[in-house]
Amino acid sequence: MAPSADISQKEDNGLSAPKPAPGLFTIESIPDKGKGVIAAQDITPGTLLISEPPLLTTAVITSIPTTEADLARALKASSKGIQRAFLSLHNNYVGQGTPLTNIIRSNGYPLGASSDVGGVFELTSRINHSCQPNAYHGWNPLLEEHTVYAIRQISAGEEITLAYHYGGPSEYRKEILKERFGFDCTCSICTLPPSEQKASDDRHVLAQTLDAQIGDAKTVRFNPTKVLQHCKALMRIYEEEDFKDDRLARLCYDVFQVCNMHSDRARAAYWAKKYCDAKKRTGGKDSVAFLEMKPFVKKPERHDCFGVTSDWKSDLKEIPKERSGEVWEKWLWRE
Ligand SMILES: C[S@@+](CC[C@H](N)C(=O)[O-])C[C@H]1O[C@@H](n2cnc3c(N)ncnc32)[C@H](O)[C@@H]1O
Repeated sequence: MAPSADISQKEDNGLSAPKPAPGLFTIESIPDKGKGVIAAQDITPGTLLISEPPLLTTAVITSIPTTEADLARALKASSKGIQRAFLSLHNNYVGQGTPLTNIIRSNGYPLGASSDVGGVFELTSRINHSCQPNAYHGWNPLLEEHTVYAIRQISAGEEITLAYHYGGPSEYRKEILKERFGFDCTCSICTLPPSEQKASDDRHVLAQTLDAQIGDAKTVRFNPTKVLQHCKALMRIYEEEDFKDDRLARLCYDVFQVCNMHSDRARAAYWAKKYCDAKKRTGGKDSVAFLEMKPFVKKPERHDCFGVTSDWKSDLKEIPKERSGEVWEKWLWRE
């Protein structure tokens, strides 16, 4: 079940889509989880695991009442291989009629964060959930493929996981996962000993509060020092909880914006680079997010958010050479 190793060329935008190395994983039955994806070798963070087009998308649906018939028509027009792969996918709603719709409901991912079109995938749709996942996935509109990247070191024999739902304390996450996906989460951070569970839950709750405060436009404009303190506190939580998913990239972007708004080119450039590194790890260097942000690593002042005030004016030359220790930390967070 491993993907092939060739390089495919997208004719319309000229982008070369690197394909995952062969033999990275196998699809296997896992007790109490149905099928799942198991690493067949040690995998390093940033490794492309999967890049694949959808088997079928909801774009074929013309109206709600005709959903099942529309899917049946589209499936019939597909190759035998696609039909087999689609029909073998997990169905969470067995016996509830509309089997094709139910397969979509059980396995679908949106084709882009704000897209109302969903797709099901031969490999990605086999990946089970963990609240502390070791992989990250997303739709790449430039490649017209769904990609999955390793975001942590994964050992041979370890299950490859994605997060179906993020945030909040364990009880809340479990409730959502049960309701939407029909399983009881037994991931590493939902089965901690009680005192560690409480500490982890408290961090998740605080993370949500800080995230909301960081997004407050008025504070960003008039009290950016406070926003940076919140960003620093949130970064500490992400480190303690070992979050490696897109929340980290978003936080880097938030710090970039705060610094850039107040003309701090040095720190803005640093955080633009951190954002690019995080996006490269979760979506590759051919992801839209990485490509769009890359120019601002060298020229943050070209970004729309630059220079609302010149209160923190700085130059790229001011980034310290030594990037660890107390002096660096104080510089980084403007303390
Ligand atoms: C997209 S499918 C994942 C692949 C699926 N296990 C299969 O057999 O093809 C989603 C379903 O897998 C199962 N699942 C996913 N993560 C799980 C987990 N951590 N524990 C138990 N079941 C899980 C649930 O039934 C869920 O609705």
